Formats: sequence, C-alpha cells, structure tokens
Amino acid sequence: MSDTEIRLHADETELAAATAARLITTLADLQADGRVPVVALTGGGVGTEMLRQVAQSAARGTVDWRRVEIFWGDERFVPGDSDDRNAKGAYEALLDRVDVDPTRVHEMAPSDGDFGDDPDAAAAAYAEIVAGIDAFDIVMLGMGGEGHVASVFPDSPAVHDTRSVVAVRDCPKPPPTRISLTLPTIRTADQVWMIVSGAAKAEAVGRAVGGASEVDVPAAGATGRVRTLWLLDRAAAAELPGEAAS
Ligand SMILES: O=C1O[C@H](COP(=O)(O)O)[C@@H](O)[C@H](O)[C@H]1O
Repeated sequence: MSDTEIRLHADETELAAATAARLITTLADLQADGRVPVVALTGGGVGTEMLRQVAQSAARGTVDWRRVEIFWGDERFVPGDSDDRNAKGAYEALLDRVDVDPTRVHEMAPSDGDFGDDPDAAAAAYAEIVAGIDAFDIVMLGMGGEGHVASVFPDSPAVHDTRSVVAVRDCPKPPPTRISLTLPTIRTADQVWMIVSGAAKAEAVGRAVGGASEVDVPAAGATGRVRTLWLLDRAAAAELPGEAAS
C-alpha cells in the first residue's frame, strides 16, 4: 500500500482545474511510454467539473483519446437517459467533446439495458470486463459526506464484499440501486485519486486520512498500489489530522 499524499487547492474551481491538468499530463505520459492508459472516472460534482475542465483545456490534444480505456468506479442503476447516470454527466462534460474510441468506453449497464432490471447480472457482466484488463492506471473517486466512495457506503454489505464489482441496494443517498467497484478492486489500481471539495466533507476527510476503519469510512480503504493522492480544496482539508495538514 502506498503512502498518502495530499495536495491542497484554494477552492473547488482550482481543484478541478489542477486535477484536469494532472489527468491530461498523466495520460499523455503513459501514452508516451507506449501504454494504453486504463482509467476509472467518478461521478459527483467536482469529478464532473474536472472532466469539463479537461474538455476546455488547451492541452487536451496532448492525449490521444482514442487510446484510453475508460471505466467508471460506480454507476446508478437507472434508465440510460436518466440525468442521474454518472456516464451521462461524463459524456456531456468530456466524452462527447473528444475523439474517444467507443469500443474502449466501458459503461456499467443501465436498468433498461441488456440485463433488464437485474443489477446483479449487470454487476457480474462488468466484473467480466474488469477481469480482462491488466490493471487500472488511475481510479478517480469522489467522496460523500459520510465517507462513501464509488457506491460503497459505510457499514453496508458492499464494504465487506470481496467480489470485484457488486450490485448495491438501499443506498442512503438516492438513487437507491447502483453498481460499484469494491474496495479490493479499487486497491488493484496503480494510482487512486480522491477528489474532494467542500466543508461538508471535511470531517470524513479527516477521519479517512487519520486512519478510520474502512467499514466506518470506506474512503479510508481506497488506496493505490503505487500512489494514493488526496486532492482537496481548503474547505475539505479543514479537519485533516495535524501532520497531514502541514
Ligand atoms: O453518489 C455519488 O457520490 C459521490 C460523491 O458525489 P459529490 O457530488 O458529493 O461529489 C460520487 O463520487 C459517486 O461517483 C456518486 O455515484
């Protein structure tokens, strides 16, 4: 497990812009090494704003978007055209604006898709796709105010699940049915980027970085093999434990 690194930014706008620049640079560097980067996107406010900033960046052309494998950390199990879909937000923010290879964009199934209203079958199908990759280069994650990452909520069945991808029911945050990578899968990534803004997240950030159990604060268990980066704005960083805040 990697050490936790923290990068502070003044506010959400700066956090999104800096993370967009970091993503572009990291993807371009991996491609320069002859790799096809494998990345998992996050939904959520700042995660989607970050994708918007990638689309607006003058440097976006340094990435060959046709040579990027794109996954999601979690998805809401709702109809494909629902505004609740993380993928819909990602398409609007970035994927409709760059030249991606549709065969390399791996959406989790919607509730009106190939698996009908069966989230377990949709999760199992996604697990097969994930099994076909060597490793995620980057898993990007947002975090809820209670410490959830992807759709792994505190003290929920998913936080104890060792399968790679699971259906999640009865989520405390709507919509209630979702599909999610599990923590063991997230931990196979080379890099995990926790992208978090706002005062409402400060307590959970402090607990996660301070060593809470992943059952209580799932974000505490979201670590990368090579790098675990907490990308924060000042408000979200307000309750970091002493040594991490410096
Ligand atoms: O439900 C979800 O919430 C988190 C965090 O979202 P935010 O809007 O509070 O930043 C997100 O990371 C996750 O992908 C999403 O499904």
